[in-house]
Amino acid sequence: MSEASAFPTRIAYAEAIAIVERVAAAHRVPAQRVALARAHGCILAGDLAARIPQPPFDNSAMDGFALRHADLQAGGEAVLRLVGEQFAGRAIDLAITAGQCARITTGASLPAGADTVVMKENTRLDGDRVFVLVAPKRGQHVRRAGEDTQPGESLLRGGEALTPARIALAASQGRAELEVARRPTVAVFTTGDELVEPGLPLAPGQIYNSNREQLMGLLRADGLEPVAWPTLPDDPAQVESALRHAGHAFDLVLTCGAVSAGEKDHIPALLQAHGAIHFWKVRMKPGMPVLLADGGGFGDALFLCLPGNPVSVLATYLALGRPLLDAMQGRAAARPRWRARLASPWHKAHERLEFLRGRFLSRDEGSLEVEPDPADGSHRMQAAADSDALIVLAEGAREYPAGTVVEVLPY
Ligand SMILES: Nc1nc2c(c(=O)[nH]1)N[C@H]1C(S)=C(S)[C@@H](COP(=O)(O)OP(=O)(O)OC[C@H]3O[C@@H](n4cnc5c(N)ncnc54)[C@H](O)[C@@H]3O)O[C@H]1N2
Ligand code: MOO
Repeated sequence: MSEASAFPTRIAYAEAIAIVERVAAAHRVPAQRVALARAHGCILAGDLAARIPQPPFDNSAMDGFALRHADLQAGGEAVLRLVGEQFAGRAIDLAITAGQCARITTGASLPAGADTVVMKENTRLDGDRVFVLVAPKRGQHVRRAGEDTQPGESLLRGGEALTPARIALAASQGRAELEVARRPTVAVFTTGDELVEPGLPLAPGQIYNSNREQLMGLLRADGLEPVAWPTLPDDPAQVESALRHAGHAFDLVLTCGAVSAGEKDHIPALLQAHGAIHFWKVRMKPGMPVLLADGGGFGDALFLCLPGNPVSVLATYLALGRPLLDAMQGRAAARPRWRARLASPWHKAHERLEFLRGRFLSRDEGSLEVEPDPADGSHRMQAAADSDALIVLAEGAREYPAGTVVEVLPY
């Protein structure tokens, strides 16, 4: 395929991200109502406000006795009469008056008249007399109605990812379902005549398919349920047929391999002929030959075609695939940008943006460092496996002294 193409090529990473966001906006998945149990990790479609106060009623934070603080002598022991019990569950019509107290458990509604709770360990019980040994402060161990949230207050914002804590917050409001972006459906293809599945014998010239499990794992870790297709041979007719099939059935088709300049790299030509390429080749290392296209004649799916080298797959998925899937789901709040200091100096042999592999070192004094792995080839899977982050080394700069603050993409 000629280099004088009708699509952007050899673009900067920032430009690729801008295109990814624009293209994803045209491929937003619809919203749907799902049960809370299915909402974990999903992107909330709209804002959510509180319907009830939280806590819904004044209640105890401790197992002990509900009392009137005015009955306690400053510093001294107090003796109160036990007049009833209020357990968590059904609020009974319990009230206490001067000199009285009621047994209470954590989460139980505070009896009328009581304003303070003394924990059980700070009391001694003798018949119906409760000796308060350590006086609580006024209002201590009482959780006031509405102190966490009031009806009408904002709970969650559309575009936020639903973490377990956010799902729990929605549950605490009695929400059984949430409106979330439907999870994009993703087809995963590996390509290449040299590939053999793990478990089968290896003939000369063959290698095991490691990208499929890597990609499936990355996607699953992001909450998707990808479908893996059998590996495609380097045969244009078979590649075309499979891509057309998947392009009509999925939201996103992720391929790896066959996207560079080789005689068997059929994917760019197929997508140029049948689809619409948004970009091919980004000035990044590894992963330069990555391609993004609309399916066109291959269906409504987006096609993100990653280079075949295993470390390129890791880098292009984290740097472009994940932002694409985030944007397709309308994720508004950007993922946090993490930074660390280089534990060792690094010399970059080229000008391109590099996603180098590195291992985190959490220092006692509170700083986070990252140790670059010198095995920087895009086939060096051992380095990727030994590492836990991609170190983002910007385009241009080449010398990075130890201690330089760099952005990192943990994986
Ligand atoms: N003349 C040029 N050659 C290459 C260029 C270039 O610009 N001009 N780019 C190089 C870069 S950078 C990369 S990255 C690779 C990308 O090549 P492809 O995307 O076409 O991928 P393949 O050639 O199919 O495979 C590359 C490499 O990865 C191995 N591979 C492929 N699939 C798997 C898999 N599922 N599991 C494990 N390993 C896999 C494959 O055997 C090759 O070794 O192109 C450079 N060449
Ligand atoms: O851009 Mo390639 O992924 O370095 O080998």
